[in-house]
Amino acid sequence: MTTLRFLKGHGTENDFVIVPDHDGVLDLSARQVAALCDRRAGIGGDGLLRVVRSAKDPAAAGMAGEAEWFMDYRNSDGSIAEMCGNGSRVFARYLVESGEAAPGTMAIATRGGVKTVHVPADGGDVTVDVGAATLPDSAGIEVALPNGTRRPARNVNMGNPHAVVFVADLDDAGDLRTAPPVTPPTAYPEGVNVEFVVDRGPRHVAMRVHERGSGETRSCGTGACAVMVATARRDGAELPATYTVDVPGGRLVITERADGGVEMTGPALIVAQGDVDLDRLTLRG
Ligand SMILES: N[C@@H](CCC[C@H](N)C(=O)O)C(=O)O
Repeated sequence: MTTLRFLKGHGTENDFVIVPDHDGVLDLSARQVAALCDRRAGIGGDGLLRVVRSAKDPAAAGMAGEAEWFMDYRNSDGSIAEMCGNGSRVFARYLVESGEAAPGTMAIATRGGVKTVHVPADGGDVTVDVGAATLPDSAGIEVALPNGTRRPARNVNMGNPHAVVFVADLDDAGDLRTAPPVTPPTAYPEGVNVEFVVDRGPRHVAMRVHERGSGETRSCGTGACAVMVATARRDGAELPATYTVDVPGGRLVITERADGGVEMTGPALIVAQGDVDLDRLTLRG
């Protein structure tokens, strides 16, 4: 029997299997990650967060700086992504609740660079500084809707790629169990997260998302940041600007500072822990 200790956490219902591997001894394959994230035959999650000391993981070598911990993030299909906004908030909550870090402000290494996360001592909402967005050329990028129309998409990179589409109604996105068709296919050679957005009021929007490597999720932190930035540009908002972004799993508050940095605040919870027998997982593919 190969036992693996895990925890389960979520941020606005974007849920994660958390695997403490402080000394970097685990080598989880993509199939094992997918099996752990399987909602029927595994634990279930939109992604997996392996918690490892930066000094113990070659992926963090040379980039972690002062960050003691590296967030090794995997999508639920086992693929690697550069960054996970909600995941970084849940990761920091885990560090505090497990006693590995003091409450307050800490640096966390990710494949998308070192991020600053603030975990208040009172257990309240967690804030991550995701960094500045970049806005690659959006010319000609479109997303096909199930009603046969095509909508222009705003290309926003938050360390990972996003296509933000404004729609009249969130139901216009249809069934997001499969990825919405994005054209031209050359726009996102590494795949893309697609967000559908509607207005809810002044500086207030709501979104649905299809995440690369995970399908439709109830929240995507970097996606919400991309939505905030795209909406602020559409509105001609002066910086700093703060928007409320509603997701199916809750609410995030996002500020783009005058220096371009994007901060996201919302709940982050650890809800369960246990052991899983790796030998009993169903490996597919
Ligand atoms: N849910 C995450 C994003 C996870 C990565 C994404 N699926 C990708 O492949 O880029 C978030 O909260 O940002």
